[in-house]
Amino acid sequence: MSMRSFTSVAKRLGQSYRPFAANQTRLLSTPIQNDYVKIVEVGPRDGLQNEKQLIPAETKIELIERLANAGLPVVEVTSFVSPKWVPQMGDNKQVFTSITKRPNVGYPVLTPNRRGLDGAIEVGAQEVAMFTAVTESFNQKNTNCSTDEAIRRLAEVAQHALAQNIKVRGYVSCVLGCPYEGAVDPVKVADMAKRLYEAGCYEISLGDTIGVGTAGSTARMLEEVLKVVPAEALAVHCHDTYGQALANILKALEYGIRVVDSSVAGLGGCPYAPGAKGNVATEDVVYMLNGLGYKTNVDLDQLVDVGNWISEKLGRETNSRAGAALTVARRRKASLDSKL
Ligand SMILES: CC(C)(COP(=O)([O-])OP(=O)([O-])OC[C@H]1O[C@@H](n2cnc3c(N)ncnc32)[C@H](O)[C@@H]1OP(=O)([O-])[O-])[C@@H](O)C(=O)NCCC(=O)NCCSC(=O)C[C@@](C)(O)CC(=O)[O-]
Repeated sequence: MSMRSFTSVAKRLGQSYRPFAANQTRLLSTPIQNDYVKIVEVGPRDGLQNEKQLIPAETKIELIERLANAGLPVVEVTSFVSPKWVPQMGDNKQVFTSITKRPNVGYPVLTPNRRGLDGAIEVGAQEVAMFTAVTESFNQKNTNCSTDEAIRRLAEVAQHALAQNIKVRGYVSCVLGCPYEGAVDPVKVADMAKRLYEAGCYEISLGDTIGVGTAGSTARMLEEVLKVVPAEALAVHCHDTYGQALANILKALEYGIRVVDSSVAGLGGCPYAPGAKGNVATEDVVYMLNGLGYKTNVDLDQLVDVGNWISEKLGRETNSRAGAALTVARRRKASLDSKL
């Protein structure tokens, strides 16, 4: 799609397309210029896709509804990928069609190819997310194709989706390291992000798939990406394998990025990224953003309940530090109150 036709499609969808000005200053002098941060909750998809035991569709449906009720503006519902590759997402149609959808909440679904897009259209999805990695090996493992083929598919899916007024989000995986190839050149990340932007993605989520990034490498990567894609069109998607996710998100905020992907209770991992831990916990992100004075419209108390609820369903402790600490603090307060 040409840049002109992309611009007109973006306008039709009510999305803003602003050409990047090379002399624009990206590093903000004060941390809060725009004080709203949009959180994209990816727990039901990225969080659950790696679970070995099949989770009942009813649990997924309740999880999505609870997250929306807690104020999350976007909840990624499921993926329309091959059930042979990711069996956990095999109930995608049932889950998507059963959730009660709130009017101001976005419910994107992941689609790797035309077949996935057709499935998403069939159930009435209004937003799809496409994905590709910076590295050749990860694309081969994740989608069984070369990077060139992944981009070709992606452009085809984007074109068809946009033609039907379906919003398109893009993921770039392995932006700070690849499980098969190691260190990743920020220039290559920028090139991939630009390709997704040009393909019509209104937002590009930069995925530290294996959670190896630091604030330093995040800054170096963003310096390159921001030369070709505006901050308004970027999101960060941090896994917390090395405990660096919050620091990396803080760095992204400094660079003007105001969209953060996270997963309730820190659920997650990627089936094609061995050793990768879950996404940064949504509770931890909201706790940090509250402390910085950003607005998210998320009710942290309610979110902590959701994190505890899904952790119990999965038979494990929450991976959210803030969630665990707030739960202990609540119990302590309840016990003190009962003695009064
Ligand atoms: C991409 C494919 C489908 C290619 O898979 P393939 O085997 O190369 O494709 P194929 O076209 O030869 O199809 C094989 C079979 O799958 C079927 N098929 C084909 N497409 C679909 C579809 N959309 N939905 C349902 N079924 C499908 C197709 O019909 C066929 O069925 P068969 O004839 O054998 O019975 C496969 O590799 C796949 O599904 N991979 C899964 C990728 C995935 O879900 N990875 C995890 C998500 S990415 C991620 O987590 C990273 C992210 C986004 O979170 C960001 C980050 O952290 O970095």
